[in-house]
Amino acid sequence: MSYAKELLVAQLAVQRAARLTKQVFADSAKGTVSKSDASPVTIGDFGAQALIIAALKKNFPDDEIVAEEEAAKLREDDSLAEHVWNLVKGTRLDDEKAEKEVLGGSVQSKDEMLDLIDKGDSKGGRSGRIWAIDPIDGTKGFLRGGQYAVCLGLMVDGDVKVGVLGCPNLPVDDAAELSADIGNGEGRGVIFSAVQGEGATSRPLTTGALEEGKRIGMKKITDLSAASFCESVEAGHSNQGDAAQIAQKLGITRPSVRMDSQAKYGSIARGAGDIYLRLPVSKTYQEKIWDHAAGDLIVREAGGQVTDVLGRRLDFGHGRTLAENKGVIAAPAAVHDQVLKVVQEVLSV
Ligand SMILES: Nc1ncnc2c1ncn2[C@@H]1O[C@H](COP(=O)(O)OS(=O)(=O)O)[C@@H](OP(=O)(O)O)[C@H]1O
Ligand SMILES: [Mg+2]
Ligand SMILES: [Mg+2]
Ligand SMILES: [Mg+2]
Repeated sequence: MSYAKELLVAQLAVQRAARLTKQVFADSAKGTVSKSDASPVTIGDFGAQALIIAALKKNFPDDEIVAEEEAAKLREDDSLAEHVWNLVKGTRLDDEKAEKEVLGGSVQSKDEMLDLIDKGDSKGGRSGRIWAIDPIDGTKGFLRGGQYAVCLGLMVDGDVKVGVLGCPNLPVDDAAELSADIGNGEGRGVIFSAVQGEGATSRPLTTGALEEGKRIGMKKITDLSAASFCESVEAGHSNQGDAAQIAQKLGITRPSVRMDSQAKYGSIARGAGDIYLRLPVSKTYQEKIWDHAAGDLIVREAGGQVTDVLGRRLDFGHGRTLAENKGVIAAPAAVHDQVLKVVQEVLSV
């Protein structure tokens, strides 16, 4: 089955949503509010989610959607809602055909926008077509001017078929070295995409029509001592002490690159880095499907392997979380087993 239409809609929807998040970053007020788990959400997260869901509902009205955010905070605070609405109604692609004919044009009213945001409340599961949206992955990174990603994946019967990551602050150049260095000016902004069985690509993130994509692939490494690995910036999201020990046992000499969001998956998929380690910190935290769906497919289509620390494939069919997985190890297929073995020794699992 071809997913050409899904891919096109997803890429353009991500491109339009990233235009909104970049606008929020450029403005001084980010409208940051704290969620019940104390994590931040901004007007950028709400606005990007509204725009993506609007495009999905226009093209695929019967599909279900699992999205990170909900409109409750906006329904309680009309000035915050108004702020998001001003952004949503003012953000469109420069390419009129793509904006109107593919994405369906503007959202009609503030109330419609709030209802759209709340359409991301599917429970997920193992049957049917379900989109996973993270409107801003790495909100903390976004706020500090670091890496973040606008993430969209389509699962069919629990299997990821299409994945798109918009990374406004990564270099466009696939050959640029993996770096914690941040910036949002010239030469930045890339979209990674993959369709199951068709490989992975990167293309510049624009504000109009899609540019031509280039095939990407993981780096072919045989000697792990030369590898570079990346992990989360936040120590509360991944055990950095365990990662350092694992790197040492693998003979990796370069320090890890700490980078926010699924930009890590995109970076290793294009060979800028080799390994992404996300090691459990808490026994109870369940990873969310929107934090991994697109990245998992993009890395696997680029020649990588992605498992949890027990060597199991990430299972997106358990609902809104990866309830049956612990942590993530993403690496080139040829060395994944070797990395997994050392992870298991260090974690004693
Ligand atoms: N306790 C805990 N453990 C693991 N992961 C957690 C935890 N808390 C949050 N999150 C999720 O981490 C998402 C951010 O991704 P990263 O950890 O890769 O980036 S970062 O360096 O922490 O910014 C972040 O995504 P966003 O909320 O979209 O920013 C969270 O969903
Ligand atoms: Mg969040
Ligand atoms: Mg996230
Ligand atoms: Mg998010």
